[in-house]
Amino acid sequence: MTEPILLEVSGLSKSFDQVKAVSGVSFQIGKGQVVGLIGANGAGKTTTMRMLATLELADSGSILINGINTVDHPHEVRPLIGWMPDYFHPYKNTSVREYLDFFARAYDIPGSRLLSAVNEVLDFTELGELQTRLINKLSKGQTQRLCLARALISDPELLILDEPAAGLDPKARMEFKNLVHLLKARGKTLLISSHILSELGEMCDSLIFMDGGSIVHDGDKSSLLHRQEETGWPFEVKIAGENTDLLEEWMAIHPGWKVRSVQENGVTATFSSCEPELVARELRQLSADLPVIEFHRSERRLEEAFVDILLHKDKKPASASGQTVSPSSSAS
Ligand SMILES: Nc1ncnc2c1ncn2[C@@H]1O[C@H](COP(=O)(O)OP(=O)(O)OP(=O)(O)O)[C@@H](O)[C@H]1O
Repeated sequence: MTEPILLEVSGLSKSFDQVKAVSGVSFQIGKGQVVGLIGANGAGKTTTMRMLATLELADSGSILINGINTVDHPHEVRPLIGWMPDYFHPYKNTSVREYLDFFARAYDIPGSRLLSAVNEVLDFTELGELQTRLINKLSKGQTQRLCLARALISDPELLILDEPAAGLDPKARMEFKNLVHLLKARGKTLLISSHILSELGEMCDSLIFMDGGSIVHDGDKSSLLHRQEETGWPFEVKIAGENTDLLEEWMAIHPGWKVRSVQENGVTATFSSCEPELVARELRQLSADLPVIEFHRSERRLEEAFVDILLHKDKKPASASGQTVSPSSSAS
């Protein structure tokens, strides 16, 4: 990581009675980075984020923001953090402006800056025209923008956004992505959670995958794709005619091939090696034996990468390129 570190999490754990919600989680985020936190329901994302936001105490481990320990100095770190929860309580009889004004005062923003602080976030989130509307009358997308405006009111360095795009329609998602790009351009650091991988893939510099309270992968998109290559490259192969039996039979007797799915006149298969020479040799052999009309490496989706990681995590400790953290090593 070339950027100075803004957030440093070491060996974070948290249990609720018998439930180990977060177990030995360690990661770092550099200043100005946008990082996605991905995991299925119950993976431990919200609990991790709530600890980062000083709303929950960890059983063990430490969190440093700008080098400041969040447990020892919560009052110093809180102004550095903007927190957007996944659940929002829409107060009754409160307008958009009143709501933001309330939070600005809660953050102790001085009277001389109060008006401009509220106006700036209204402007940034394009809620200016709705400033007199009651917040329980806002649409889902508008509510999410209000929640983001609230997180931005103290002009924090680190934004922790829990499922910010959940329930948004495609247009609102696009608007939200644009806001993330704008915040990054302003030098903000963002940690954004989601259980929808494709949503985060496009806007994040790196991705942290959680499963069962632990980190199973931490790295950029290319390290994720590199990791997939350990299990071979996926290909789509098509032959003339509609009979795919020949193709399946051919792959069954040629070592290294595994058919994943069968389509009309073709299959999607993986070949166990990524060595270009070996792949070229297989292609020559396949073309010599069958009427191949199409053969190309298919782009794997991030969702598939995630599933692959989960399938392989118990077989082999994650350790690619020093960026992948195994559950046990992350506890150190
Ligand atoms: N206050 C709590 N009391 C008891 N158990 C809790 C509490 N908060 C979280 N848990 C449990 O801890 C585990 C992790 O929950 P968490 O909300 O952190 O996951 P998540 O990844 O954010 O899930 P989701 O995507 O569904 O929001 C779950 O098993 C959950 O039931």
